[in-house]
Amino acid sequence: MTASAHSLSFELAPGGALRGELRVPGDKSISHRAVMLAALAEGETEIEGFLEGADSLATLAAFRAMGVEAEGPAAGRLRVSGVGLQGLREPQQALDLGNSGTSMRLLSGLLAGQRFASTLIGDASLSRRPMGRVIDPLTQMGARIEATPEGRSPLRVLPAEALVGIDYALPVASAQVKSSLLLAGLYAQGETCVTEPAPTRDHTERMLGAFGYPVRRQGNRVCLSGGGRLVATPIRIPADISSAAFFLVGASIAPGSDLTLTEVGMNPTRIGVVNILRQMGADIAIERPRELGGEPVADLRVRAAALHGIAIPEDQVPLAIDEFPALFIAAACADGETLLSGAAELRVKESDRIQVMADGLSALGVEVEPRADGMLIRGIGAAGLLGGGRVAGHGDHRIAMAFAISALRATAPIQVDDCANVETSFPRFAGLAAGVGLQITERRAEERAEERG
Ligand SMILES: O=C(O)C1=C[C@@H](OP(=O)(O)O)[C@@H](O)[C@H](O)C1
Ligand SMILES: C=C(OP(=O)(O)O)C(=O)O
Repeated sequence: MTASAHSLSFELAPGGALRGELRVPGDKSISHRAVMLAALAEGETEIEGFLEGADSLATLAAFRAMGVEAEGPAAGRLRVSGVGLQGLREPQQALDLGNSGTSMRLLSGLLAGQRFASTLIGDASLSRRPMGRVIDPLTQMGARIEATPEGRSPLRVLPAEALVGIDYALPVASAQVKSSLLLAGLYAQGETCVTEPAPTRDHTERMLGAFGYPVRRQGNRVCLSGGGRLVATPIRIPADISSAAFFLVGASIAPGSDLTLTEVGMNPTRIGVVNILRQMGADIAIERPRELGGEPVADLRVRAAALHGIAIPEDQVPLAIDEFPALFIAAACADGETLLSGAAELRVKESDRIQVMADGLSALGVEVEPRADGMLIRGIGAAGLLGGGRVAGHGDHRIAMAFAISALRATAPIQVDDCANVETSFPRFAGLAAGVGLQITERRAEERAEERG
């Protein structure tokens, strides 16, 4: 990241309420998969509701670099001309996947089956994240992938003699690893099966089905056979529940709030945040449940409520894995203690989300005990208020947005630094949030310096 990218801060005035209606941008996980499968399909795929965030745009750029033509995106519309499973071309340069773990892990599997070599690189955060979790099982399938001695990127994916299907039990509940193996499985001889220790997001399986590729599921085991074909199909992408999560929490903790989030993806493998907030006493009504492009969606009406602490059920952890920064803010504003365990994965996301949330919450006066696999948070209670001050965003989009909404219950202004990566999953966050009542201003370091001088 450049020095100026580090300099974006959010400045938040304390208090306020969230009111009105909002459609947050398209689902990031589904946007990645839509580009990948559309590129490998035969025919033209029209995508609507595509997330124009840096992560999904990095995936799109990678396919363009491999000869895939695409028109857009404009206003969430993207038209991809599929090249078929064997039609990708060798990229002339390393594929730069920026901040996006999903792009790197899913592409590793997909590229393992190609007849050409490719190199995958990312930013400083992505270069710290573990890739052994995909390299090990892909190697068992016959893939040839070189990484650093620590199993990190840059990755060099070399053409394999042949891939063969494996029957793999995931050691961690990870949709990225599952998806990586299924994408390699498209190119493998025989059957590739993945068994997950707990359900994780199933967008890859659903979308393969939509593109006409047979996928078999039995309980927590999912299998496909190589050698089939994908046929272009229109894709409509719901609003991202992971982006909606900040508003679900914000409206719950800010007295006087009444906010409706429209067309939110409600895939059962993604709704841990709604389940957990409701268990804490949140008032979330699920309105107009319906289907959009093979995924369940609904409008979520959320009104302020007195939250209470809970022991978060461990089976909800994979279903809310990206929502814990927001959920920690809910816990901080709740009555009593909230305990999260079984969530060690949070330490290897874009930042160590346990430690950086613990540091930021402490700075706002909340008592927390970070643990190896979670955190204990002593909430300030329905009548309590958070302090103000300066919090580090650590270049992690979800940390920055979580602390932005915390200001709704603060006594003094909050400044969140290093927020530029909010762009990866939620372009125009500040403007949309301001439109429903968050008192947020974006500032670059240069602007602050000018104001002071
Ligand atoms: O498959 C996906 O789209 C994702 C899976 C999750 O990662 P893990 O598979 O590492 O849990 C999640 O944290 C990430 O934001 C998106
Ligand atoms: C963990 C995340 O994404 P990724 O793994 O794709 O970087 C996220 O969006 O919270």
